[in-house]
Amino acid sequence: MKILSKEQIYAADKATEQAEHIPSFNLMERAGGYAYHYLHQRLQNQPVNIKIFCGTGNNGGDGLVIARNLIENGYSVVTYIVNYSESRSTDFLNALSVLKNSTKNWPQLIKSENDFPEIQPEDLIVDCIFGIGLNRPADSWVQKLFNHINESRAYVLAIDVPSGMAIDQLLKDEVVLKPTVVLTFQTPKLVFFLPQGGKHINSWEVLDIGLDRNYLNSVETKAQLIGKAEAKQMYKPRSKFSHKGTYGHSLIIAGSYGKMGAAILSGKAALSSGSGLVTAYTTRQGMPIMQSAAPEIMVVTDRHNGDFLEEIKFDLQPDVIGIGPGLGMAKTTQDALKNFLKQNESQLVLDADALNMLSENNDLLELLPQFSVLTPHPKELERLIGSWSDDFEKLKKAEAFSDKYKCILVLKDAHTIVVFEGKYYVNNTGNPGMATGGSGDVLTGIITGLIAQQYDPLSASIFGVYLHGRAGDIAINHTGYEGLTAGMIVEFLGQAYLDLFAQESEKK
Ligand SMILES: NC(=O)C1=CN([C@@H]2O[C@H](COP(=O)(O)OP(=O)(O)OC[C@H]3O[C@@H](n4cnc5c(N)ncnc54)[C@H](OP(=O)(O)O)[C@@H]3O)[C@@H](O)[C@H]2O)[C@@H](O)CC1
Ligand SMILES: Nc1ncnc2c1ncn2[C@@H]1O[C@H](COP(=O)(O)OP(=O)(O)O)[C@@H](O)[C@H]1O
Ligand SMILES: [K+]
Repeated sequence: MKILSKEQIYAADKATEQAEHIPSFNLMERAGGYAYHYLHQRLQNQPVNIKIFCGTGNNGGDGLVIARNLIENGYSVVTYIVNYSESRSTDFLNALSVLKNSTKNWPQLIKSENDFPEIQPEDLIVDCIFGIGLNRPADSWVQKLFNHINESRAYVLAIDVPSGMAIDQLLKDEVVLKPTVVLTFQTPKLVFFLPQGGKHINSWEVLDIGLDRNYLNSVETKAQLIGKAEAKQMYKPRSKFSHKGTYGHSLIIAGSYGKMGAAILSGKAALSSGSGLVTAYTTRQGMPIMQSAAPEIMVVTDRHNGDFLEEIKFDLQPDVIGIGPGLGMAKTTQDALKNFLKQNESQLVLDADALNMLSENNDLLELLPQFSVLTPHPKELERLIGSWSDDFEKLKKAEAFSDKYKCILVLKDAHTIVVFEGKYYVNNTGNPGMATGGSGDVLTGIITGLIAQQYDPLSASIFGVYLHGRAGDIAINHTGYEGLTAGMIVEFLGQAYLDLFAQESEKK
């Protein structure tokens, strides 16, 4: 699903008005009308007290349209206008005049803290104070209103965007009216998926307000949300007369004393993602551990007998190499990595200590083959690209890094974002149960295994991140968040594949 920027949303508005030859107020009527239907379908005329807080721009105008529809259909509604500015948008004024002409239930003005109404936990709040137009921190009395509503513990439906949250920047000391659900128009907003904005959002839904299809189909967006529909399109079906050679050979270079689990998890994940063959390259001490933990995985070791890899040399021609999990940061391993990168020609997936070693020896980055996949978690990313002032700057810096080294950056987080050639692929699977040791090692194995099967490195990254999260989502139905372990993500990978083609009704 495309994620439009603020400018693109305004442009889509204009394109719709032109294509349909309608004034902008019709679009507000439509958006507010659909939002009313959303509420009505769920409320079914239950006697709930609805308090609608409107700003003085178009988000406020939407609120007035919603209020009028609710009032006309017999709901108990109090409408407030939060007077954060003396100026009113034209369509806000249009909506106000239609409301005033159709009911005697007129809005009340809130100009300061003295005007705040009491809010009961049973009330239903509709937040239409600020939408995508917020471009600076709200006045402190308005922020106090946000907090006043937050403290009430009432159910809050935010229209388009939670008030207080800017969609294209992180505002200083941002105070947000925390929604129970965000009903967002036409396109999810990128900020919903970034840690600093996303932390305010429990749940969001897109409301199709019928913006111009031609515009939406043709517009190129920087960001895209990856769900089942997108993942399904990437899937490569297997052919009947295939054999293990068809699905490639993955080499996993991982593990050290006390960290053999990382090699096992990555190797098993590569296998379960479908790699035809998997070999692990690890320390000699690791040989019996690998062989007993995973008989399907072949093992090659270095010639030494140390706790850490001292040499990375092998007589194999893998299709792809996943390197890093559990390697440690020993000087000898760093030298081994450097020598390995100097002569390597295979496609690479780099994670964990391989990334940390690259951060400490920046010149090694020049040795990476084009389209290498790097999968840092936030700390590893910081070591690679330096710190950032907010999530938007993080994305910009990641983009510059990816351009400079022609690599695919997989920014692991609650919503992992794959960054490549100026585009952001935002993952929409996964859950907090996956915040457990080893789950990143599993992702490395999955992406490696997909490249072995001839997924191009970008598709392998996007599809791999999706499958990893989906396996975790299916697993928690059996384990709960706390009970989920990284090994279970591997065990449920097959289910994540099956789920791509499961009918909705078959879903557990
Ligand atoms: N295509 C769609 O999706 C459709 C969208 N629609 C709706 O329009 C909404 C966007 O409306 P909007 O542009 O009028 O902006 P909104 O958020 O109401 O803010 C109002 C104004 O407040 C101002 N302002 C900013 N920060 C401020 C601050 N801290 N303190 C005080 N003032 C501040 C700023 O004006 P400024 O003062 O900068 O000139 C801003 O313009 C959108 O979210 C959706 O609900 C539908 O109606 C139709 C289809
Ligand atoms: N709250 C969360 N929601 C969704 N996914 C998560 C969450 N926390 C962690 N993950 C995922 O789990 C993995 C953790 O990776 P990483 O930190 O490298 O783990 P490890 O180093 O233990 O293998 C990443 O793919 C990340 O996206
Ligand atoms: K809002």
